[in-house]
Amino acid sequence: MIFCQLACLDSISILQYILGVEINMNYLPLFLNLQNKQIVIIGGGQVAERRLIRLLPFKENITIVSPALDKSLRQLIELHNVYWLQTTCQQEHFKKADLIVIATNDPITNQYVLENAPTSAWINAAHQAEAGNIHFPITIQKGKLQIAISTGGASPILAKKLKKSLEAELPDQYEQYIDFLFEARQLIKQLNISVATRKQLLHEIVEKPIYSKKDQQVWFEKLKKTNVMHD
Ligand SMILES: C[C@@]1(CC(=O)O)C2=NC(=C\c3[nH]c(c(CCC(=O)O)c3CC(=O)O)Cc3[nH]c(c(CC(=O)O)c3CCC(=O)O)/C=C3\N/C(=C\2)[C@@H](CCC(=O)O)[C@]3(C)CC(=O)O)/[C@H]1CCC(=O)O
Ligand SMILES: NC(=O)c1ccc[n+]([C@@H]2O[C@H](COP(=O)([O-])OP(=O)(O)OC[C@H]3O[C@@H](n4cnc5c(N)ncnc54)[C@H](O)[C@@H]3O)[C@@H](O)[C@H]2O)c1
Repeated sequence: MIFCQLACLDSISILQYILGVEINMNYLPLFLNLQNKQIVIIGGGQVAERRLIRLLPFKENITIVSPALDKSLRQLIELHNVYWLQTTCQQEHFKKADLIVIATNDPITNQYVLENAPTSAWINAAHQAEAGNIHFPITIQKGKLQIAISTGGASPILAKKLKKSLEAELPDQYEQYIDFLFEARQLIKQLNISVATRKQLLHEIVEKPIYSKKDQQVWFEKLKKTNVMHD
């Protein structure tokens, strides 16, 4: 009987039917500054730890709620002074949260948080991605360069594989080179030059990358000499 009903539906509708949640496949990739946002991570296992590592730049605003913590997570929170509430999760713990990570192994708690979270909160549901409204992509970071990859929950393993192959393609000096691009762009913006020349210079340093620090220095000196700077 169920098969008969499912046969008339497309794959998303079948998934919605099986999971009992509405699936919205529209996700917008963004880079967020979570300063001054309240972050609550519920659970103290491996997934909670993976999320904490990603959220560490905002560690002052993080609360972890869990009756127990894995050893490595405990070490991490001690090292970074992250606030831990050693208890099972209640609504009062997340009622003012802006970002909630649900990472417990207890289906009842997971469902309870989903049903009682503030409607304005961003929710990452580790047990069932579609039940939340944000996914954590896998990321590659080389200094100021960040690349985020998501398969929309189709295969975190593929995302990991793609990360490895992309990383292998990036030259070792990339982090330093990106810093050079940043400084060069700041300098070029201050120069008394035409818009066309500015554009040409900005393109040139990308099309003909200068990786060695020494050559970058030479490039800076040359540029400074040939132009009059604004004060
Ligand atoms: C990239 C990475 C970042 C991170 O987690 O930090 C990540 N998963 C990683 C690994 C991983 N995850 C899982 C396995 C076991 C194998 C497997 O089952 O496939 C492995 C492999 C491993 O551990 O190596 C199981 C799993 N994952 C999700 C569910 C629930 C569901 O599908 O609904 C379940 C089933 C849970 C269960 O049934 O128990 C969901 C999500 N996992 C996501 C990200 C988001 C989508 C990203 C995308 O589409 O690319 C999303 C949607 C959630 C989110 O937004 O948080 C991280 C990279 C590894 C690393 O960096 O080491
Ligand atoms: N998204 C992903 O990448 C991914 C990967 C693997 C597993 N998962 C899912 O994420 C969830 C967590 O996985 P894990 O490997 O970290 O599990 P885990 O078993 O290692 O940890 C679960 C944690 O939840 C805590 N907990 C249990 N009941 C709680 C409650 N009422 N309040 C607060 N904390 C409570 C436990 O103390 C424990 O620390 C599971 O549902 C699993 O299916 C997701």
